[in-house]
Amino acid sequence: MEVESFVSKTLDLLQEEREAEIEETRLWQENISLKDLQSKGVCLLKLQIGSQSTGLYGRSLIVLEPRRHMGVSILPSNNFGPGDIVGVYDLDGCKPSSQVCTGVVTRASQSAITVACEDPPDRLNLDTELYNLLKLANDVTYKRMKKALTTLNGYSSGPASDLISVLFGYSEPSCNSQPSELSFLNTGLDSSQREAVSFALSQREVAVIHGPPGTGKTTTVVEIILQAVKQGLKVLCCAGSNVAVDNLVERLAKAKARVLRLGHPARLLESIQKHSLDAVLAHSDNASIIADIRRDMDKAFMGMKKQRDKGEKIHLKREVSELRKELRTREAAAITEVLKRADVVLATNTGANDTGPLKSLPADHFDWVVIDECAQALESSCWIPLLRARKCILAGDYKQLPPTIKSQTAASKGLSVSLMERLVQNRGDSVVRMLTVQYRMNRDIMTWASDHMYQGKLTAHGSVEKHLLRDLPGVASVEETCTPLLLIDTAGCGLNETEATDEQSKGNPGEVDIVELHIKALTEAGVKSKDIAVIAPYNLQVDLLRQRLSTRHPDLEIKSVDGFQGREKEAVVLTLVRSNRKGEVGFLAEDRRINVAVTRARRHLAVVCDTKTVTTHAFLKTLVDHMTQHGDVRTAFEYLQDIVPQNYTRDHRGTKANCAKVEPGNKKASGGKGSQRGDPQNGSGVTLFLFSALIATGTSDQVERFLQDQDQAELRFPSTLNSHDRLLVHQVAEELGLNHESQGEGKDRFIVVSRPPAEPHQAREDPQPLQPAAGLEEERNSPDPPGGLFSQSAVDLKRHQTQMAKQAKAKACEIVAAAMPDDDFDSLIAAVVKAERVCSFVKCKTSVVHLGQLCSFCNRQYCLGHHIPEVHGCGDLAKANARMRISKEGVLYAGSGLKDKSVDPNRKAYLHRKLDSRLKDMEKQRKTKPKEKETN
Ligand SMILES: Nc1ncnc2c1ncn2[C@@H]1O[C@H](COP(=O)(O)OP(=O)(O)OP(=O)(O)O)[C@@H](O)[C@H]1O
Ligand SMILES: [Zn+2]
Ligand SMILES: [Zn+2]
Repeated sequence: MEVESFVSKTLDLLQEEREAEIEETRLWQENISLKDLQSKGVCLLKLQIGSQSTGLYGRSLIVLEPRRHMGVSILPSNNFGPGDIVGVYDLDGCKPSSQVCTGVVTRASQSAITVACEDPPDRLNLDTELYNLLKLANDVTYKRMKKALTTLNGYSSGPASDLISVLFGYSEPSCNSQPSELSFLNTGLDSSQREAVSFALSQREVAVIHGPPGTGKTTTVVEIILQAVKQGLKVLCCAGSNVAVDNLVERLAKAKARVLRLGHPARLLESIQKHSLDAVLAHSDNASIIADIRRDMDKAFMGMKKQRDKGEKIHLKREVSELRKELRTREAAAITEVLKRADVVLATNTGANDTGPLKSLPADHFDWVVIDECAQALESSCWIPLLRARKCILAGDYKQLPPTIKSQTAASKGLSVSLMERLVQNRGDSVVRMLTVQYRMNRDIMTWASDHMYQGKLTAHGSVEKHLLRDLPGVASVEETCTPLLLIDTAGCGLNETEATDEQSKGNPGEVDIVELHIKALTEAGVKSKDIAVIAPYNLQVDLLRQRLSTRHPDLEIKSVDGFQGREKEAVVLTLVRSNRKGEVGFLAEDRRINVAVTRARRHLAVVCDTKTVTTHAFLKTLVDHMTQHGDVRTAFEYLQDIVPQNYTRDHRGTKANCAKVEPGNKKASGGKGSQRGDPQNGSGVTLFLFSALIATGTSDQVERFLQDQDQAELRFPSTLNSHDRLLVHQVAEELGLNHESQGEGKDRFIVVSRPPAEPHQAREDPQPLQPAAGLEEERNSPDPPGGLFSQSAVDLKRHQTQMAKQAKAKACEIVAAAMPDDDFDSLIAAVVKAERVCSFVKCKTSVVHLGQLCSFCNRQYCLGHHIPEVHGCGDLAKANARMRISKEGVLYAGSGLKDKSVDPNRKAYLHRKLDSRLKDMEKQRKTKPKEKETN
């Protein structure tokens, strides 16, 4: 691409982006919805001032925290970070009139944001007032980028001529004649790192270091810089973010390089501040002279104020202005001297502009410019430092997330393409060296990323290849700590995402439940919560997770994927949130986002997701497939028994208590309970559907035999079943009232289904509370019905059930016979599933997916209008039950008890008719189909 067309196109796109940003700010200021802004992470509402103090260089440091009396001390998920320019507003909103002050974020934790203000505000009230905090668009950055682009366009001669020519394809990259044998300062470098270093040294104009996650990119960049310093070269080293720059300062300073860090000291890490220009200046030889001049100036000022004589006054004024001139030259000289003495000058890309300290250096002062995290920066921002270089070294990973851009159109027209990505596209391998040994992930975690993002080129270093959580000190060997990959599949469990209009605000409370249980398992095994990260792609989910987990685990980091780029943790729990029937995955469809999320994990990656939804996306499918093949797979069913097969809005024994018992890993608890859940072989529509689907998994004979032969005590399913089939087995067993438990470890895990110990009629005489609240309410108000009703219905029911059981088996076989060879099997299943998603009251079509109640007598879901037993036909059973309890124990029970699977015969008959007609339809279709084909 020509420089000219690049510059004009990029200027347009920047303008577009700037307008999008201004528009966004305008919306904020018009206060359209601060709540929405908060959910986008750019605004924090109703904060109180935790403390106010004077920080470095006389700046006022304000710590903003959530309101204490709210009980939570955790901030909502947000995108505030060190270096951000922010406005503090009073609660009138975020209008200019209500702005209290502006400042720079110096620290951002989960519980507080620290802001350094230039204009110490007197208006701040520490005790009672609340404030809003808003990220401000900062047009300084734009101005600098535009200026750099304009300079690039008119660049005719200067140090960067050759470099520009190569980066825009006017000339080919060249390299120096082979230098003498390199002696590496860091002797521990692996061969790909050594290759990258010597390549970078020998290239004349440009070298790209592609560093996939954990491959020691910084280690390599540091070695390159130190080698340059050894050769007596001057290096300007930049990155997009302050954090990345500080990281390099730290590493280079440790290696005893003479470093100087430019930038607003408030934005620098504390440990870095001693390397800042301000701090170095304060300790330079010129410092005392400058201080003397300042003192003289102060004295002259004082004199001016006191002096009455006009002539004297003019004289003093002249003196002050001379002193000021002297001060300026002295300061500039001091800065230049400090800058020249440094071997490596470090700044953010935009901090390397030539209106700042760098203006006092000659244009060709630097030999090399190194840009780290180049793939996360706008190319325009890279041109600010690049114009000063003869040669550049770009390091980064363009397979991770690109720079964040507000304007969708600007992004789609190419503004988000980084210089690194553009170069790799245009020049390919000729300018790139890739680091291929990674020092972070267990091999099983790495392989997926390697295969699908890095052409299979990565290998795991021996020190991490097999490392697991259980190898950490104090961590016990349990199933969760011995597996690098764990997929917890919520498919078919009805754990839907929340409906929301905004793409950013998606949540999934069911996945939050599962994450909580998994965190519990990990921490109980001894994994420290500071070693665990919970990552979600959506801010809303991050908030739900924080509300649930942060109080108990203050050290647990819960962040969005974007907020975790560049970081790592021993264990990562990833919730993908999306679960919907349409198979929509929204912005999970950005492959690089998933790559970043997965590759944060060192020893353990757990993914909680609805495989049915997410595998509609080909790339996500590769992850699910990889985890299924190489990791442990569980279904959400094993965590939350009570939500299967759908969300039960009311569980009679309390979901929470169950969750605690049904700990993953403790499989004894997870079986067994089904046995108390009512009568075996109850032939509901769901059972038929599941049963037939199960037969489709190829275990039909066994299941058939087991169901018919009462003497066969248990049925074992092979460990080869995939997660979906395993879910089916659990569901079917549950529906049939059979015990079901997972046995064995890891990949050898299999399910054993067995009959519960026979205890006929016991359930009804069970002394446990059995009565749902609604029925009880009714009972109190109704007159005593004639005695004996209860036992009568029990007998009826028993008879009915036996009959149903027979029908169920016959029907299942029929379904299979009819459906198996036909692709319409799916549509039958869909029909039955649909039947189960609406209220079970005969004519009612209300959905019960989100709001519904389970009747404990007929075990069906009803809408809120039909869930009371009396309304849909279970009234007699409910009364009988209540009476029995009361007469037996003489107490009224609160609404809780066992789930009872007796059947509403009307509903059953209805569903069977429905199935029958479905089957007939299908048969017809099958017969007519071939004909259709012929006629076509
Ligand atoms: N040659 C090596 N031998 C042993 N360990 C190494 C080597 N190179 C890097 N590491 C280790 O790998 C980890 C990451 O290295 P480093 O900090 O250089 O990479 P980074 O740039 O921060 O990460 P990334 O490569 O993910 O961008 C560090 O713990 C470092 O000690
Ligand atoms: Zn209804
Ligand atoms: Zn009922």
